[in-house]
Amino acid sequence: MKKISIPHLKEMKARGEVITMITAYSAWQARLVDEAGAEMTLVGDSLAMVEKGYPGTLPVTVDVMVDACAAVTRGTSRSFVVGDMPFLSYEVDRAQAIANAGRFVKEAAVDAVKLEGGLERAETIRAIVGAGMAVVGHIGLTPQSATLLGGFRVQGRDLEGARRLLADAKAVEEAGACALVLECVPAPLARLISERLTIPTIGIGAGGGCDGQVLVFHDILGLYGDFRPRFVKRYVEGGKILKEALETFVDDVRRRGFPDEAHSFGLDEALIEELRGS
Ligand SMILES: Nc1nc(=O)c2c([nH]1)NC[C@@H]1CN(c3ccc(C(=O)N[C@@H](CCC(=O)O)C(=O)O)cc3)CN21
Ligand SMILES: CC(C)C(=O)C(=O)O
Ligand SMILES: [Mg+2]
Repeated sequence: MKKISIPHLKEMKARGEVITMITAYSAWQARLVDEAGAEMTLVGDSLAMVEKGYPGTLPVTVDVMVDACAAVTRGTSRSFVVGDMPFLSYEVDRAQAIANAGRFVKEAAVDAVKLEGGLERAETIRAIVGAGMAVVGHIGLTPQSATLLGGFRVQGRDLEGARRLLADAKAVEEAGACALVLECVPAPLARLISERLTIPTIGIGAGGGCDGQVLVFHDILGLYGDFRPRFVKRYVEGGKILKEALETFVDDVRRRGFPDEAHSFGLDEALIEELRGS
């Protein structure tokens, strides 16, 4: 299968074909996402929460994200892989942003990096693109600055906030981003933003008017406890099913039902008798 490219994603938007993005944090997860046919795979900094047990995304480092991205690209053949740049890896100055984006590209072979922010991040996006790397933007609910937003809340609900998001979207596009994630934005506003941009928008909690949709792997599969915000749809109770299998194994071992002969290696009877005798 041919690798998905930026022109391919733009053509999908132009043709009105919806783009699917799913997160992955390891090679086996990436393989499932790729084989399921998602055009884009996001190595989200949500890794901090769903894989590392932190309550938020801030603690994850560039080293950890680059390592996860490298595993994901090894497990991917067709999907366009995007690596999330962690908190404070691109805000300090442009040189550091370019150097850190470069680590994702050189050490993990991602197709693009993603960073959070609108107008205030436009020059950084321009600098990374200027250095020859593809960038995906992310506006609306930006979890890395959730403290300033007053928590995990829907953004752009009043006229001023909605105007700001439209301006942010335009600024990210003009800075050279190849796609834009819209997180927790009212559906009619996300639709308007999507109409006003030529680059594809990928929504999470942003309604059906976006050019694409993204959800976290663990949320789709029911693998992240009882985290169920409004925008999440669970397609399988994965955690429950997997736990039942593990419980059956524990039970099998306890009652000495495992391992049986079929799962053990034999030895010639005479040989073992000889051993016993000596
Ligand atoms: N497992 C997981 N799934 C995600 O979608 C996700 C992460 N982790 N980690 C990083 C961010 C954080 N995200 C979140 C987390 C919580 C809400 C939340 O509680 N939203 C409320 C909105 C309340 C409102 O303003 O009306 C909701 O009920 O949806 C939203 C996005 C999305 N991302
Ligand atoms: C929720 C998506 C867009 C993300 O940024 C992440 O998984 O970290
Ligand atoms: Mg993220």
